[in-house]
Amino acid sequence: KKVCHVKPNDNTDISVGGDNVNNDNIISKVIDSQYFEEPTEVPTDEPTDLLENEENSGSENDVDDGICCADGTCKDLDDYLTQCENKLNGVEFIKDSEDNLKIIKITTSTASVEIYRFGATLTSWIVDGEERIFLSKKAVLDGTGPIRGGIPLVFPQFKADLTEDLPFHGFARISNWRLGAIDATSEDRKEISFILTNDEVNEEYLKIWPHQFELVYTVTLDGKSLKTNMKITNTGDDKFLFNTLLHTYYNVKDLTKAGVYGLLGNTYIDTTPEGNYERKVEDRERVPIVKETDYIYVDVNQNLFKAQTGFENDINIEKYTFQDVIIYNPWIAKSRTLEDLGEEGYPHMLCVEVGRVSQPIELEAGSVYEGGQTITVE
Ligand SMILES: O=P(O)(O)OC[C@H]1O[C@H](O)[C@H](O)[C@@H](O)[C@@H]1O
Repeated sequence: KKVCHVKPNDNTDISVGGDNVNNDNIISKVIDSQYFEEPTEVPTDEPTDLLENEENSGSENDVDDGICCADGTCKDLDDYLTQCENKLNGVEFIKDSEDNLKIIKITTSTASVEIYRFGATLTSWIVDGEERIFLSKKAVLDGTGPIRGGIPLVFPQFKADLTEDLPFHGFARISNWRLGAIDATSEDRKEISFILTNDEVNEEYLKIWPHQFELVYTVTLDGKSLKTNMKITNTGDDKFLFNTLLHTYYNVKDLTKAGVYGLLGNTYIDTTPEGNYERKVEDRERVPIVKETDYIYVDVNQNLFKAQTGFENDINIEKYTFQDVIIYNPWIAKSRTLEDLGEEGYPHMLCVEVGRVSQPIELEAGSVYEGGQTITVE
């Protein structure tokens, strides 16, 4: 078995933070996060495979933010790449011309994903030979701007909702994340996590949003399912406000057959120019994509959705903790204004995004907020 794992870093209190939480909300969040928590199995018969355990912490080999490698020593990232590269079954490290880690490709017996270190943006999810995630042909992939397509991670703000002075949709999608843990022990199920803290973020942003935080983004490939989990910890001494979103772009084979099920009866804000931020109630069982669509469904209690993208098999989307859902397609006029998409791009994409954007989440010092989605090809 080959497992690389980051060392546990602190004694952070695992409580669940929340926005305007009442007791019911707290309970459901705790249940949700417990239910979806999938702790990495520690192979007790092979103790040196995995050093993320209590006994090891505090030993001489401990390196802050270090990575414990399969050979039983803690390494920094560069050593980690040297040590673990080619040792992890189904994990490929793709480097740029300057030998910096650029993309990680993970392959299981049924599926594969590609994730850029920049923004921890997942740009490909191939299941049974079919690409289910959209990546614009014009996407900027050199780290100079957000990637158009994939699953950009929105944090700490949605659009410019906290302040115009921070980047649109926040800085997480344009920051270089650290590698966290990789579990490549099984053929069918593999997991990788990425970490972003205030230490990795451009200090100019922190002058505007002066908070200490840790994001752990975990991607789990399991058969025909892909789980993306965002865990946000307030590591500072003061509470902060944030929004977050998994801005998933699905690959569309035939837009005339595209639609989303599961939103009937929910209130949404129509943020298209035509909709003018009007609040409406969804009266369609299936929302088709036939014009510019940019709807924010607010406080959606229902957790199961279905995205039709013109492929033979639909995609089931199951969200947890997150209360809001966005459906987005820029259509013709807006696409023309998006240089990295272009008019030819919009027929091939449909965003179904889960997160919390309709109001800020307040996170107390030491608290954790965790939410995500599991998407499954039927
Ligand atoms: O172009 P971006 O900055 O990536 O934003 C893309 C889109 O994100 C979300 O879906 C918002 O609801 C849209 O209003 C926005 O246009």
